[in-house]
Amino acid sequence: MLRSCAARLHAVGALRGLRGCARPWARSSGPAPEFFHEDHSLPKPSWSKDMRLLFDQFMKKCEDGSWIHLPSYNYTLFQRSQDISAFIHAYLPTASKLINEEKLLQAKIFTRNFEDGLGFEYVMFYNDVEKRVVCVFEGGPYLQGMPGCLHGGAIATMIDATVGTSAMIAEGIVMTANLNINFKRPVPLCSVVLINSQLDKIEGRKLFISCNVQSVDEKTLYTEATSLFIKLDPEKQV
Ligand SMILES: CCCCC/C=C\C/C=C\C/C=C\C/C=C\CCCC(=O)SCCNC(=O)CCNC(=O)[C@H](O)C(C)(C)COP(=O)(O)OP(=O)(O)OC[C@H]1O[C@@H](n2cnc3c(N)ncnc32)[C@H](O)[C@@H]1OP(=O)(O)O
Repeated sequence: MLRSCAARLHAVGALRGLRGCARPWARSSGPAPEFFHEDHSLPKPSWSKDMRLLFDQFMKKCEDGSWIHLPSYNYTLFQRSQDISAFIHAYLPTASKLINEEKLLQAKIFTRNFEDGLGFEYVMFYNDVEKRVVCVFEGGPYLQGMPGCLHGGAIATMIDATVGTSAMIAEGIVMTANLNINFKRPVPLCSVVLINSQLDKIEGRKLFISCNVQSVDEKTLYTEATSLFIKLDPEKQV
């Protein structure tokens, strides 16, 4: 119970800009800014019936604590520009030399910046015992690739976000080192799919997470992927 509680706090902390967790780079405290308050993982009028149905089914599974609903915010990660700089200098010192700090103030999570129903609509759930993150995802009309199909880059983005969430819940500050994707069937535009990720093993700073994308009835396997995440080491100059 304690473990799952800690994992939950960790997950929610990571997804809310690590509020409530140790933030060695952060110099500010105080109330969260306004954009933290809208949780984009909650039902919207633009959601399809399938999306809403799956959301309700997973919320039911959350009632006994086996699954946890992960909130999702369209935020800049930090409350003040000094925090952004401190984070990047601490974890990504090489990149920091090339980053325009003023532009950073406009930074947003790109999957949360389309109008409702047009881009990425998704909600994630976490099972601590099974080390699984499931994402219910509906790719809107602005994510078209081949006519009538979801763009492969949009699928890759959501796979990365799902396995990335799993990695962050497990180890905190991580980056994708490798993402290997097999596109097996085209995903129909505006259909709802399930992205199932599984934390397979952790070896030192390396996290191996596998993933598949399936239709809601689980009859079609659209995509399979494996990933490698590396826990960032502030001692290293990446
Ligand atoms: C992202 C977290 C930030 C926290 C923020 C908190 C909240 C965020 C909120 C919301 C976000 C929600 C969800 C997440 C959404 C999306 C996730 C997106 C994540 C990304 O989209 S992120 C962008 C793309 N990503 C990069 O831009 C990485 C560029 N890259 C590097 O920055 C370095 O490459 C790094 C740091 C990865 C490693 O560098 P390093 O110096 O620390 O480690 P090193 O190289 O020593 O490797 C250690 C051991 O891993 C092995 N190894 C390394 N790479 C390998 C590979 N490719 N294949 C096989 N093995 C590999 C080595 O062989 C060695 O193995 P061994 O120890 O056995 O020798």
